[in-house]
Amino acid sequence: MRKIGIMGGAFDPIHVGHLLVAEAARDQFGLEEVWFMPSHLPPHKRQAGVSGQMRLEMVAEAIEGNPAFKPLDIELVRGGISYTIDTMKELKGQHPDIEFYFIIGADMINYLPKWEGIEDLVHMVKFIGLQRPGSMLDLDTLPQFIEDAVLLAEMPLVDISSSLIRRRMAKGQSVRYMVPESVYEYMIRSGIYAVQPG
Ligand SMILES: Nc1ncnc2c1ncn2[C@@H]1O[C@H](COP(=O)(O)OP(=O)(O)OP(=O)(O)O)[C@@H](O)[C@H]1O
Ligand SMILES: O=C(O)c1ccc[n+]([C@@H]2O[C@H](COP(=O)([O-])O)[C@@H](O)[C@H]2O)c1
Repeated sequence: MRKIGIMGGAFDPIHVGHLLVAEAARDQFGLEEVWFMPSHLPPHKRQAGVSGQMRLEMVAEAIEGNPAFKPLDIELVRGGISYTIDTMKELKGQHPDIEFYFIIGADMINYLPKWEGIEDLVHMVKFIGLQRPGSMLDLDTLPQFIEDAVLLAEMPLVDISSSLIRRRMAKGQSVRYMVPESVYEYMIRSGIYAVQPG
């Protein structure tokens, strides 16, 4: 069986935290590839302010040149609310030879009990969880059937989020090196997240 990681998120915009999370999971669990999958409408969050097409383009810019990282537009193509269970059913139908690992930060691990169809989802994927500043992981608080489906990976804590990038961009503060250079250039060129005049 091939082992593939899925890194799902709004990516509004993608930042170095996402890339470090994906690389830590790839390295520590011997994943052949990680597929970066922007959500269409996130189940538990505000809708992204930027179109799916632009979020996907920034993802493609960020992972360009790394043959182990690929963009995946399956949720943007499907539309609607991006429930992971629907996506995994589709992906497993398309790739019966692949074992999928869904990669998530601690904030999302703590939310797993509220995920759509979690009782079935735990039989379709393993989760790889990483610590994240501000939401420390406490696996003991999770129901046993979820805890059994979570593997832990380690990486240096990185206190960077997409909301931090958007806030800083809107105030004209530097976000250089918080995102890959190509994403930085994309944001400046397209004017997204910038202060809107008037
Ligand atoms: N700095 C980080 N450390 C660990 N995990 C992270 C980090 N940033 C994002 N993640 C994880 O990446 C996934 C996708 O995150 P998402 O695209 O929603 O970015 P975000 O930075 O959390 O966005 P926002 O600030 O808009 O809520 C989630 O599983 C999230 O937990
Ligand atoms: O399926 C669900 O119920 C569900 C609930 C919360 C989050 N997710 C997925 O988890 C990934 C990270 O979510 P977010 O909100 O941090 O962007 C993204 O791919 C979401 O679609 C999925």
